[in-house]
Amino acid sequence: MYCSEECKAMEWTKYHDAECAVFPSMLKMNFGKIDLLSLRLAIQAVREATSIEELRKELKEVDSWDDPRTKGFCKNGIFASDKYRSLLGLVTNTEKRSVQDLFRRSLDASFILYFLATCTNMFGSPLQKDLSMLIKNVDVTFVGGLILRHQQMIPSNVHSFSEERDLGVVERGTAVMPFLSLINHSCSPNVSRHSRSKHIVMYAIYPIEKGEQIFDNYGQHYAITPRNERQKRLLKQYYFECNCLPCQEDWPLYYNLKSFTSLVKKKEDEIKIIHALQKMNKYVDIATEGNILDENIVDGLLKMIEVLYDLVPMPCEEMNDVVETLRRVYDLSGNRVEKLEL
Ligand SMILES: C[S@@+](CC[C@H](N)C(=O)[O-])C[C@H]1O[C@@H](n2cnc3c(N)ncnc32)[C@H](O)[C@@H]1O
Repeated sequence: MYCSEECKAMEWTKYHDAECAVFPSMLKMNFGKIDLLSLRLAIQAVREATSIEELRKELKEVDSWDDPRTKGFCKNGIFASDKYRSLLGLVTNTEKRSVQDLFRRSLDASFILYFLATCTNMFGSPLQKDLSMLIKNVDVTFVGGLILRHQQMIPSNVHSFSEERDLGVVERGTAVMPFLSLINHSCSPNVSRHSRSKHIVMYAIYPIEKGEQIFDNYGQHYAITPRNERQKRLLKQYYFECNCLPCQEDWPLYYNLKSFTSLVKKKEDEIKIIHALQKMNKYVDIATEGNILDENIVDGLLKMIEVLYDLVPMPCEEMNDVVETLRRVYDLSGNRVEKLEL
């Protein structure tokens, strides 16, 4: 479904003319979002490069790049989030995957490739449904390799788009945004991502010093999920053992977090914090009701974070409350669908 005729026409020439011929067979076989997106990216990649030959050269260049920090960057030194080349620099975790995982993805990629080669003009004209011929076609096997690469890159890198509906959150889709995919995870992140109509905004939620690493959160937050569970999930989807501070020190869940009143040693600091948090209850009420007309709310919450950050060791109950209220305000300032009054 498209939001407008203009959007439909644009997407048709970019990839949908080809994927539209393949999706019905894939959906019949219960292929999921990752597979559909893997195919779409392969079609876009070939079209962006103008030919399979050009794409082959680009892939070779990126894969033989010797500095992992700039893999996928353009030759002018820019990491262009809207260019397919940037995707080629993203991690696939291939070497950490099990044989079963790789076997299943290879099988899926082969089916997708078969439909693409035999039902579309991707390789000039629809090719014969003859596997012994298809396997000898180097262009076909090259595009199959790309689909397989996407199937491994997507689960470790893509982001979902969401929308506020009344007081809940509804997921609206998935997008590959290479720049955001460069950011590692922490169970206590220092930035927060929020969907807007055509992009995602990333806000700093704690003071970040020059040279300090930016950390996102991959859905496993220290205050919500116990350490063992977080580590298990991160290892399963992202193939790493999390070594962030909350994991090292096994920070407590939300209901066991200590208040600043028991964490701060000096009376004068306690007074400064009480003073800084004066409007907190008002801000929590505003964020809960979803009516964020108070234009000072963001600045007010950021100021509270600064004071707590300077005076209280983490983890701290009030810091968590302020950050979560700020995140809620940022969510509410984005895509929002209000319930229709009947
Ligand atoms: C979205 S990418 C992040 C950027 C990636 N590190 C890179 O170099 O392109 C996700 C992958 O980064 C690695 N990663 C992310 N956070 C990590 C962390 N805290 N410790 C170790 N590896 C991490 C894992 O391999 C994970 O699958």
